[in-house]
Amino acid sequence: MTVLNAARPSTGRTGSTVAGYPRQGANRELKKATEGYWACRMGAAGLLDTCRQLRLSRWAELAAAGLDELPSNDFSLYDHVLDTSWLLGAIPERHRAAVPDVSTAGSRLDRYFAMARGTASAEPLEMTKWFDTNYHYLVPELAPDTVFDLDPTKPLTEFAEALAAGWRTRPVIVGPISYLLLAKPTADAPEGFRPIDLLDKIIPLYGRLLTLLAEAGADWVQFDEPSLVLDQPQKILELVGNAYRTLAAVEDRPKIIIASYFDRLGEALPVLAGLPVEGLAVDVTGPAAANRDDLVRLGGLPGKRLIAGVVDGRNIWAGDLDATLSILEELAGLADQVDVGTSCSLLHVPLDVALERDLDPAFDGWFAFARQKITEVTTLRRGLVGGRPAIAAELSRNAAHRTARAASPIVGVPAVRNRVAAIVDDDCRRSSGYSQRRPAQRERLRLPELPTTTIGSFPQTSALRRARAALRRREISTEQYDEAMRSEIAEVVAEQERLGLDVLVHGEPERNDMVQYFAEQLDGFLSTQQGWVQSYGTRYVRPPIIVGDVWRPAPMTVGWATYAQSLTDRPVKGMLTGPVTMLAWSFVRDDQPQSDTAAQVALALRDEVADLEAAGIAVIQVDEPALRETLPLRRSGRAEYLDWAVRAFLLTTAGVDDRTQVHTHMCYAEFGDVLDAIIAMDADVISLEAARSKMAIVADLARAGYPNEVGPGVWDIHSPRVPPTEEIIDHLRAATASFGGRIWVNPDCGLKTRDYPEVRESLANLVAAAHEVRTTL
Ligand SMILES: Nc1nc2c(c(=O)[nH]1)N[C@@H](CNc1ccc(C(=O)N[C@@H](CCC(=O)N[C@@H](CCC(=O)N[C@@H](CCC(=O)O)C(=O)O)C(=O)O)C(=O)O)cc1)CN2
Ligand code: MET
Ligand SMILES: [Zn+2]
Repeated sequence: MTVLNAARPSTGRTGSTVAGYPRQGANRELKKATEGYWACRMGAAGLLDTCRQLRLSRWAELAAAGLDELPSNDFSLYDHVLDTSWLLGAIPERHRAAVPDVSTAGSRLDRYFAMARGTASAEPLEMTKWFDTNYHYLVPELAPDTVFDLDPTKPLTEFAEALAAGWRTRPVIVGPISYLLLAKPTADAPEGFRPIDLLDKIIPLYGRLLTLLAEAGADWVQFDEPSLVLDQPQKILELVGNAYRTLAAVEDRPKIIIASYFDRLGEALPVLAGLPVEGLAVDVTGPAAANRDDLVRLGGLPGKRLIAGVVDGRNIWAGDLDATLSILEELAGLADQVDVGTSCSLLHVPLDVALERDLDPAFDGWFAFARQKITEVTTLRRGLVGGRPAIAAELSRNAAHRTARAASPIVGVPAVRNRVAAIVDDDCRRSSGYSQRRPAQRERLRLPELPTTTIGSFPQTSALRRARAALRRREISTEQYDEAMRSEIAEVVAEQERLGLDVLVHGEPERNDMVQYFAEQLDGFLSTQQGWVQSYGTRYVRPPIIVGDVWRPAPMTVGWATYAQSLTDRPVKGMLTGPVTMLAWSFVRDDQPQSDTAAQVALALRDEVADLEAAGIAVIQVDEPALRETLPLRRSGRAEYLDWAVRAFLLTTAGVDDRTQVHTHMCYAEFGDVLDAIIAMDADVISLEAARSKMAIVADLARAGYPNEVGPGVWDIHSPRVPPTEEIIDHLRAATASFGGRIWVNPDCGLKTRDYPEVRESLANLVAAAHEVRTTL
């Protein structure tokens, strides 16, 4: 029986859909096939066939779950922005030259992967974070003379594939405005050129694509324009209007829906609402919740379709179905057709909570991974059409689970709460200023000028991963595993002594991941076995879940650090992941402010810092690579975020003695927005990504008056290329020109993804370069 909601009847049609779905398959088939292809264990036909099977099974799954409309072209072999560059023919000359003949499917794959990963002769495209997520996209490189040339094969093939199997999908394409705003000028582009200047050149290609998709049978096309949630100048909003009015004028085209996500549209919303396109997909969760009121204030989207992004695609918490239904009821009257959807692609969450075999039944109903979110979407659609009675069972189950979660003893641990409440400002301040700490540390550490060091990890060899897998399967004992790790640490220490590095590391062999490793040892965090989320290309992470109050039952790193220190007279750096990064790369609880969660994590880490110090570790690094990435997208939210983020870092580190040297590390460029925060963090030494931007950050820091020491990365570890000694010397000369003797010599980031031969050679060059520049300081 269908019961219509009498209070707020939906005025039109109501459907359900999703903005995008995880690509990798339940067993990471995509990763295995792609890496198999790279290693020549699989041919092109095999890889392409695996991809086709994955796509077909995704659609089958989504259709079986009851979605009314399925997306296509949300699948990618590597990255959807790279796919868009390919679509538009924006392929740099060096990658064309690296793979000149693309007459076969295999050679087309090779050119595509050349762009993603580089070749011996051609650097890859730069990789950078996709908005404030932990997903990386490949940055398009554009110049005024870039020649675009449409290759619609991928979206057309995928559309046809699905249609043949019985599904008329909605192709999802990165929109023209966001594509250009996400791009960067080529190295030799003239000063002042901006990729967005090329808008008029690419719009005809998008227009042609619309025609082709219509001919193929597409009813709807989705253009993703997430860049419109950033603070955009009026000029860009005008370009949005021009671009989409042109596309809307294409004859015999599919209907267009423009999607945005991750934050509120603000001033872009009325612009989009006024366009002659047929629909908008709008995120109404998290920081984008304000879009709800904005839509109401605007008077809705009369005559249009609205995909209401009510199911959060960024987090793994089972939603509050009742509250979400109320939101949908409020939105239902605002457009001609209101569909229930996800806030963004489900790419950012793991596939299926049911794959977690060891999950404690106490967590039943707490989580929704991608598959469970699809069920939320279809349930909510039934609720919207049929009213609450139509989903009464689901509503009551959901409410019971939420009550159980709120009452769980792990979400409120009195000792943790009391300790957070007792934090005072002095806990977040070193006892002396840097000018007093510096001589105390120099006296203790007796390092040469321009000391050399690395960022922490050494190559994660397959032997290390195999040992961990064997331990998990209980094929080896904990003692055997620990022994394997100790022998790796001994090798890594010996290697660094041979190379002549000054401050050593233990190499992090025992860590499956720099966040998951700590999460597994901290109470309040839950780790997953199968919760893989794509980070870039074939690399995945398993973000832990912060389920409750966080505390540290026992020291986490002290044993490994002191073992490494026992092997050498040189200082060994203790190595921790900082509180902001622990949050950024986890799924964070949604029932208290992030600042409270950060303080709990910081206190746990503060104890670890104290234990390392007490064990004689004189240098302690607290990594915060994600500090920049989780900066709110809109400027209005930034001050508050930076305030708690810096405070959490200080709470972690500020308890140490003057003679203990605190390092931090950040590896994603664009530090411009966080310079003041970096200064406020007051680490004795900060190592940063700098090689790709040719040390520009060092001058920026000097201009900002950064008073402490800096280790600008002189070797870009994202590529297998060995940096020549001369090049490192040039980098160091540039750095010392603005920072004198307060420079450290180190790579850009950890070496875990690199191989030993290139690591040895590169570090030897790095040490040689430091020696050379020391003599002329
Ligand atoms: N959380 C997080 N986010 C981050 C970074 C980061 O380091 N951590 N760095 C940046 C992104 N960089 C990244 C760099 C490398 C990998 C990466 O190498 N991921 C590995 C998995 C790492 C891992 O969890 N390893 C585990 C499990 C490995 C595994 O797959 N084991 C096999 C068996 C192992 C074998 O036989 O080889 C299995 O379970 O089936 C371990 O070492 O124990 C992969 O995709 O392959 C990910 C992100 C930004 N975001
Ligand atoms: N200490 C870590 C490492 O060396 C820092 C990585 S930042 C992504 O791998
Ligand atoms: Zn790093």
